[in-house]
Amino acid sequence: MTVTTTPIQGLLIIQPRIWPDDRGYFYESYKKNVLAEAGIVADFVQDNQSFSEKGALRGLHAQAQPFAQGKLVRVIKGKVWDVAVDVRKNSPTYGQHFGIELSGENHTQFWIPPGFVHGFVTLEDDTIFSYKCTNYYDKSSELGVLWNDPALDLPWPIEGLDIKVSPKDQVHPTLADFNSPF
Ligand SMILES: Cc1cn([C@H]2C[C@H](O)[C@@H](COP(=O)(O)OP(=O)(O)O[C@H]3O[C@H](C)C(=O)[C@H](O)[C@H]3O)O2)c(=O)[nH]c1=O
Repeated sequence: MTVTTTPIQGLLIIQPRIWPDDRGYFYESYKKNVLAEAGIVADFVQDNQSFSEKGALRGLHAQAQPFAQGKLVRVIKGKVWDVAVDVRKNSPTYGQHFGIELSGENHTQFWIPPGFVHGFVTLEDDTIFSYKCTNYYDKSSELGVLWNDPALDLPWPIEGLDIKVSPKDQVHPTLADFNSPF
């Protein structure tokens, strides 16, 4: 399992070692000590899983303190373009994003600490998105930024996709109107 940095401090990419053989493959999908060596010293308390058809777009979400969540995300089956936007008020990369393709084929994982809004668009049908959270879900703490905020201009790979966005995700504030608690 290797952990690499991104241009945005705190966001990390985790690449597990795959052990293929004539039966299929095996890999260690989570290892606390390896992540701790990379600075991910987190106590994960909740695992989530979502199933999405091609075109489903979820985000951009976060939870306010004291329920802010770090998320270790991966795709078990299918493919997404995953994105995190820095909303840490004093960060030199405030408002900047990092996006990455996660798939059942590449087994890549993405660590998103508290202080980011997170989302993804689904690029294949029957996609299973699975992630570990460092805090519990708290509906009253939910925050969001508009996925297609013109000022953010996120490079969503959605050409030719029939986008499906929940009613909740259609009415989040733009980043300019977002009052970040981070
Ligand atoms: C997140 C969550 C949701 N729910 C219930 C509440 C809703 O009735 C239902 C669907 O929730 P939502 O539409 O918020 O699901 P997503 O759009 O996939 O939201 C997630 O997607 C983006 C990409 C994220 O990063 C967050 O983890 C999370 O906000 O599941 C729960 O019971 N527990 C939970 O932890």
